[in-house]
Amino acid sequence: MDVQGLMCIPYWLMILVTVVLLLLMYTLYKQSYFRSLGIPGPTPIPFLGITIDIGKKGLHETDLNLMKKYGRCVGVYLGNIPQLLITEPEMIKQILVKRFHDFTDRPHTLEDAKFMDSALSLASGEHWKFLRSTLSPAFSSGKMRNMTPLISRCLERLICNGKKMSENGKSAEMKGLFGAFTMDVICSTGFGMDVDSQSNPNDPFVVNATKAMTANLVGPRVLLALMFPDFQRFMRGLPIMDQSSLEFFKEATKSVLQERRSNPSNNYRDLIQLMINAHKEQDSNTEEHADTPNIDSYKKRGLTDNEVLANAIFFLLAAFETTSSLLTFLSYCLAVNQEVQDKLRSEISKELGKSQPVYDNVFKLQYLDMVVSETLRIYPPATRFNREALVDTEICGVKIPKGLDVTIPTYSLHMDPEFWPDPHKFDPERFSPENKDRINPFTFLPFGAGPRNCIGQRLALLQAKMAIVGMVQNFRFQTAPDTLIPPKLDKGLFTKPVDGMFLRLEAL
Ligand code: HEM
Repeated sequence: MDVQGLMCIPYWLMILVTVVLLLLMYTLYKQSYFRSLGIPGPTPIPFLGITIDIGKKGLHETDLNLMKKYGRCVGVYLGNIPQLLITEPEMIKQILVKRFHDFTDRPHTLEDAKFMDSALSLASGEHWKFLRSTLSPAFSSGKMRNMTPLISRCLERLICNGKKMSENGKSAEMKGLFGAFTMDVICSTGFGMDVDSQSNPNDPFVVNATKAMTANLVGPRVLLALMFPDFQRFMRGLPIMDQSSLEFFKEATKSVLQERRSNPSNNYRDLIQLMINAHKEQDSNTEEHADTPNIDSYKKRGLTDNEVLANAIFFLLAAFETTSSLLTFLSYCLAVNQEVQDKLRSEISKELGKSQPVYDNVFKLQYLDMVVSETLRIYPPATRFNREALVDTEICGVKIPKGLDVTIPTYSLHMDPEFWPDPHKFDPERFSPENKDRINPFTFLPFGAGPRNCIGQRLALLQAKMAIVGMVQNFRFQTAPDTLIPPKLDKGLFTKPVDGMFLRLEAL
């Protein structure tokens, strides 16, 4: 092209410049969101927002720095997606509990395979209400009590494994040890499967769960979705979760379903049986129910095959990473705080002696509860969780437009020195009966809060408490030359140690 006869600009260059300008306008428009609302936050990098910081420092440190610099209500961009980070307890209470009807759903920041939309955590509106009310009875205290013998069997193997590891005097890797235990518990309490991943570190359940939880989260597919959130629906064909592991779990769940249907007389007490019982044959393959807008039509039906599958898989993945991390950090905190470990051992031997931990006794151990709570405060397994504003609204004077992703950065909340003096210090006394009443419940949220909190909380605590009691009865956790103090945390959404956690187990 001849511009005023002065120079010749090739068409391809003109097109390139136009595309770059349009893209720049797109990102500048997207990233002007909080400026117009008057909400403080860091100047975003075009297209990337705070993702470079997260890549360099990790989510924990990035969130903490943001809170320190901008306060308890910060506007950030994950790529081009605006997120409001809130660590103000009164605002959190309004969002999670008081004004729940305006914040019922989770934002679909990353749209994955359509099949997973039926998982409780990702479902929206009436569909979520239907799933939550159908699945909640499976997690009642009565059902958990019934699951105790299944957990006890896995605990026996954990102790056996620990004994083998203690024999050579070398350090043992705790994430692997507790990861395998957690997987055995999920397989038996969830699917009635007797998987012995503790004896087989390459067990396909553990390998695939690890793969599914770490897959592609820093890959180009995720980056593209964060940069162009308006075009996500066109990217659904490109999955985020590792497809081979998803297929593995689908097939495993399907074969359990088939077996249960062909052998209906067996009296199973696991989660999948409870889901099957909530399943009505006539609806089993009608996926369009998922879009039915009316709660009354949900009342008339049970769970579809798709819903049973998606939720079984999600429970397995949600439970694996979180519960094994809690146990890993519990063992670490006990190893570096021997006086706490001694006090816990005294409580256990006074209340239980050498008898097996079960549902009715572990929940009575007061000091154990304090130790578990303090571990969850310093190392919350889920670094963040979020909600979506369903209407234009205002909370504590902050304007929140419809569609905004409202994120609670749990780690930053738990590290706020105003609520938790000397926040890095491991001090279970913060949760003693005298001190507990002084804690604002919206400053301690390892399992979230309100009607959409963690449905598996009771199962996670039962399993973690039984495991730690069994381990403390049989071993002393000790640091070793290769124990990293403090541990280096993974940069992602789950709080876990990078490259494992090495401790010495001394058999008692
Ligand atoms: C220490 C272990 C665990 C921790 C720290 C944890 C943490 C969380 C958190 C923070 C949330 C979000 C809550 C909210 O938005 O208010 C959540 C949701 C959820 N968790 Fe857990 N979790 C754990 C174990 C489990 C287990 C064992 C299961 C299932 C067997 C499970 C299943 C779920 C599900 C299905 C949701 C979504 C609930 C909904 O949207 O209605 N979690 N969890």
